[in-house]
Amino acid sequence: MVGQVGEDSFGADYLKALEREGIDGRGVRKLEGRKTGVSTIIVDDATGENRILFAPNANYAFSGEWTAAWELVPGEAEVVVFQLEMPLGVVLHNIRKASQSGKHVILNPAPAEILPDAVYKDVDTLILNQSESTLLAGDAAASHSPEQLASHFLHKGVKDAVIITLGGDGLVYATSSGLSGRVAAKKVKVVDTTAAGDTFVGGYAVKRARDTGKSFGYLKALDFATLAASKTVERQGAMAAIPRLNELSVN
Ligand SMILES: Nc1ncnc2c1ncn2[C@@H]1O[C@H](COP(=O)(O)OP(=O)(O)OP(=O)(O)O)[C@@H](O)[C@H]1O
Repeated sequence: MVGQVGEDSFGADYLKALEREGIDGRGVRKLEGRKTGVSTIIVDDATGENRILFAPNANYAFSGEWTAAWELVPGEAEVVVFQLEMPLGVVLHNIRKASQSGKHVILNPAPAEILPDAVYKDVDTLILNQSESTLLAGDAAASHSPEQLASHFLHKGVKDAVIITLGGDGLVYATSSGLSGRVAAKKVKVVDTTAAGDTFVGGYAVKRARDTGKSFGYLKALDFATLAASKTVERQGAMAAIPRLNELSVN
């Protein structure tokens, strides 16, 4: 885990939570005089759908110099997941570095913002939800189905796979090797969809990192990530709702 927290109790609690979960938090810096990023999450009682009001605070506190100089990606990582909760320049710089050093780059462009076309050729797997896919595709999105949008990002240069998640409708995917299709969501009792997308990305990244060479299969990885996300929507909360590996019966 790489990022920045402030000196407040949110930051201290966050670092403790990482430790408790056995997550390596050495890449998380504590910034003097800053506040930790916080989100207010509103969940609809009837549908479990959420809206998030997000204040990045310390995660956005990079000076111009750091943008170019701070290498975020640990050498031993094989699969690296990027989101957009840091300034775009920092993320793009580190995506390029990670790609150049042969790591499998997964980009989950959330919260969404317009990206330069040049980034896609450094991304192995692009995972995004429907609204992110329409925002990033811009004019191309107007007449495109999710399937066509997935191909659109492959044409832009994504190296391995594009996965567009569709909430309760599951996902569509397309790969550079010519595979494509849909995977249905699990039918579960939805309590709170917060962190469904993050759990999906985490599940897919776990499969990408663990199943190397011929043991990796797209459908196996998509099924695993879908199962993981379904556990999260059955529970309230964000971090607290994410399942552990031993709760997921496929492996
Ligand atoms: N209502 C639901 N029922 C079952 N599974 C769901 C539901 N909503 C989401 N999921 C699962 O989670 C995956 C990701 O969901 P979604 O497309 O909503 O991502 P997201 O918008 O990034 O999520 P969030 O922002 O809420 O974390 C879906 O592909 C699906 O497998």
